[in-house]
Amino acid sequence: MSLDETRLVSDRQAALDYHEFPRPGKLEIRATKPMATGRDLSRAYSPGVAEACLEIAATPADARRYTSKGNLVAVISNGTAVLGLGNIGAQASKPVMEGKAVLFKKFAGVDCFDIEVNEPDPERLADLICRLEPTFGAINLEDIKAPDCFTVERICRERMGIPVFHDDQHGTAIVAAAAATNALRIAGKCIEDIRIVALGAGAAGIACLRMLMAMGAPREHILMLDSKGVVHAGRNDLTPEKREFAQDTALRTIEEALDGADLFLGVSGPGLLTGEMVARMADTPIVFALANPTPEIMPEEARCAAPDALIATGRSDYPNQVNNVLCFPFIFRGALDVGATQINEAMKLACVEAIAGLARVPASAELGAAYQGERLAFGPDYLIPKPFDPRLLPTVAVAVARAAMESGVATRPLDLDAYRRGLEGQVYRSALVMRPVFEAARGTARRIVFAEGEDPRVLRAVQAMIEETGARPILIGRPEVVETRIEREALPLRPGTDFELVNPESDARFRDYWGSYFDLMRRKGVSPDLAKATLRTNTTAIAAVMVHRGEAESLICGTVGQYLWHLRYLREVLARDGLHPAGALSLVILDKGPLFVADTHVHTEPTGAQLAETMIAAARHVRRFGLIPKLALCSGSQFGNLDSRSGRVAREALAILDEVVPGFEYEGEMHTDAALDPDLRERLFPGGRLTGKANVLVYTSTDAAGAARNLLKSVGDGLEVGPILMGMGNRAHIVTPSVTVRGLLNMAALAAMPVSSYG
Ligand SMILES: NC(=O)C1=CN([C@@H]2O[C@H](COP(=O)(O)OP(=O)(O)OC[C@H]3O[C@@H](n4cnc5c(N)ncnc54)[C@H](OP(=O)(O)O)[C@@H]3O)[C@@H](O)[C@H]2O)C=CC1
Ligand SMILES: CC(=O)C(=O)O
Ligand SMILES: [Mg+2]
Repeated sequence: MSLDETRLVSDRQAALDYHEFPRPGKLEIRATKPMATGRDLSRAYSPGVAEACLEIAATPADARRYTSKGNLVAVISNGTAVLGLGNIGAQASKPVMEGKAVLFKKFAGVDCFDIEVNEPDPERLADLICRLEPTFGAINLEDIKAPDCFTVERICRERMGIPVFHDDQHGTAIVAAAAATNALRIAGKCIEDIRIVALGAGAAGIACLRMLMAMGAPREHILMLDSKGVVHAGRNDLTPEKREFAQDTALRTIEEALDGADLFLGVSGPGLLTGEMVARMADTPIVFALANPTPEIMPEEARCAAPDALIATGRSDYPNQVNNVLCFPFIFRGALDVGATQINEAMKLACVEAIAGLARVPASAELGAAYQGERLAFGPDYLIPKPFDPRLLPTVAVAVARAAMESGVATRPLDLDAYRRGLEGQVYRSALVMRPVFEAARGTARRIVFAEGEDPRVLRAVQAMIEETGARPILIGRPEVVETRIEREALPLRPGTDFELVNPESDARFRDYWGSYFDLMRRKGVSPDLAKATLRTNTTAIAAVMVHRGEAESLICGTVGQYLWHLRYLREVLARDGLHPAGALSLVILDKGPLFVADTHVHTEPTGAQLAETMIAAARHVRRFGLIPKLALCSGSQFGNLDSRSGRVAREALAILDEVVPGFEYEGEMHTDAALDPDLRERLFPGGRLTGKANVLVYTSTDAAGAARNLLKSVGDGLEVGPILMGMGNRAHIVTPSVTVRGLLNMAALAAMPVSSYG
């Protein structure tokens, strides 16, 4: 067996194993309500369930209120045109329908039942689907062959009061139209002028061409082919949909049709296009070979025939995946959320514009991380966003919701700004919690210096920071390295315009910087030579000196190296005029909400006074997130039961706070479970002054706080914002080497907050 054959066999087996193990299929159903007690049982089922039934019987629209209907879509197929595999039957289509259901859920939080029906007759199939309306909020028809799909969709749309959307028609048409819009821009051609050849006159082919016409393509510039060749006026075997595109032409074959064509649209079957055919097309031909799983032509062959071709396929293993997955999760999300009664032309066109537009703006931080090593800059290999682009959900769903509202099909109009924020909160878990911080940071124009300016994560974060805050970045790094990495990451950043660059090897200000450092450190054993050496080799020291000299308002360092190493230089330069490190606070965002942990890094084994200071600082910081601080002092000792170091310092801190009366809730010392479980705490220590669950856990050593933070991140799947360095007047923050681009962006937003709101 050749290497390629071996790889094929192993890929095939891997795909089968994926479906079979650890349990068959790709889906399960989960309950969303507790079912642990007899009381739960009597509410979920008889007798309590009757109350919900009666409400719905009286007001049918309340089905959305008391059942999952409002977020439930049926993915329905009869298996007559499954991918490009043909009529393989309903049962064999189930993996595709389960797959669609998974994508609905993962990309847009939409719940789905996949329904495979043994019903080849379109009218009977439509009748069956219409009778499912009580169960679902919307219907996604899938892989039903043409022309039956047109009949099924028409009947369902006429009879049902919920959106019915045949994805192979409209989802494909939307995504292909978005990609065509961008490809034409790059090729410098206008849709009104180009010649289009479509191979495939089925569900996808007809809908794609109708969409291109809605965007301005003249019908007489389009040639359509089916399995019998060119669809021309002399044929008497045409369905009404094909007849719509029949031309009065002498051309009969695909070769003849492609002579001088600008756009090939393949939605037919595998391997039907050859390199010779592509070579007959116009300059900069657009070749969309969208048949799944094997396209009409493999990209390598098309590229070989026309090196400047703009090529797309339906597959994820090549650039430009033109696949309806870029559309269906998001168009249904928007339609369901505004209670749309249908998905109309305005909603589809809004979707085209939203998807096409996303490819033309710089990729987000998360996307860069998800597709590392790929160039995500608008161009021949990036005509269309990637399916994992987190911007798709908020951008497309909001565009669809707006179009539904404006075109009068929304029964539950929304505040679209709030809607967008909610969706952003779903994709960027930190977005909701961080919103008050980003809002305070906007327009402050604070200058933030990044000590490790050559790190690609920093470059991506800086790009996002320019877009999302008013802050002005300064990078410390060698210009040639920074520029090469900007180019490699395909970022539109321009040194000098978008950010200031400080070259640690030769900056005109070097003399001033080491001089400042020497002045600060001369009585702490630092000689001029040592000051020069430090400022030549240590970018954290340079950043700190810049903040000290007023050339920047805040700094961020720590993407490499140890926390305490960085802290040493920040202390030396910036801990003056009453500022000193008061602890490090980590915010960990969990599914159940945010939880803060302190002190994770600064005081290895704090005294009682240091702990009390950390707690006061932590409470102040928590308020900046719009939250009410509730602090628990956590220890192995519980309400005075151990004479350990930890118990003693916790009690000392408590006594200090009692004297200060700091104006927030605190209690201690206690085990972590008592901090988080008010009932347990009440049993152990009735009448304590902490109410409810603590949201700030303060530990008596960085060992314990660090362990709690790491467990929340790794086992609790928490997303960290921080560590936030407290006590330094928001003049410096030290991240940790595991920081992500989003993590750096969050820290940049914190650093950009004005000192007034920083408190
Ligand atoms: N990338 C994407 O997002 C999507 C891709 N697709 C792909 O598009 C293809 C078609 O899907 P769909 O429209 O749903 O299926 P249909 O069954 O509705 O249509 C198939 C069309 O292809 C034509 N065809 C079949 N064989 C040939 C051939 N040898 N030469 C010329 N035309 C041929 C058929 O011709 P005839 O009318 O004479 O039978 C028919 O018009 C599939 O491969 C599917 O995977 C579909 C949806 C989305
Ligand atoms: C992607 C899709 O829906 C198809 O190929 O049928
Ligand atoms: Mg399909």
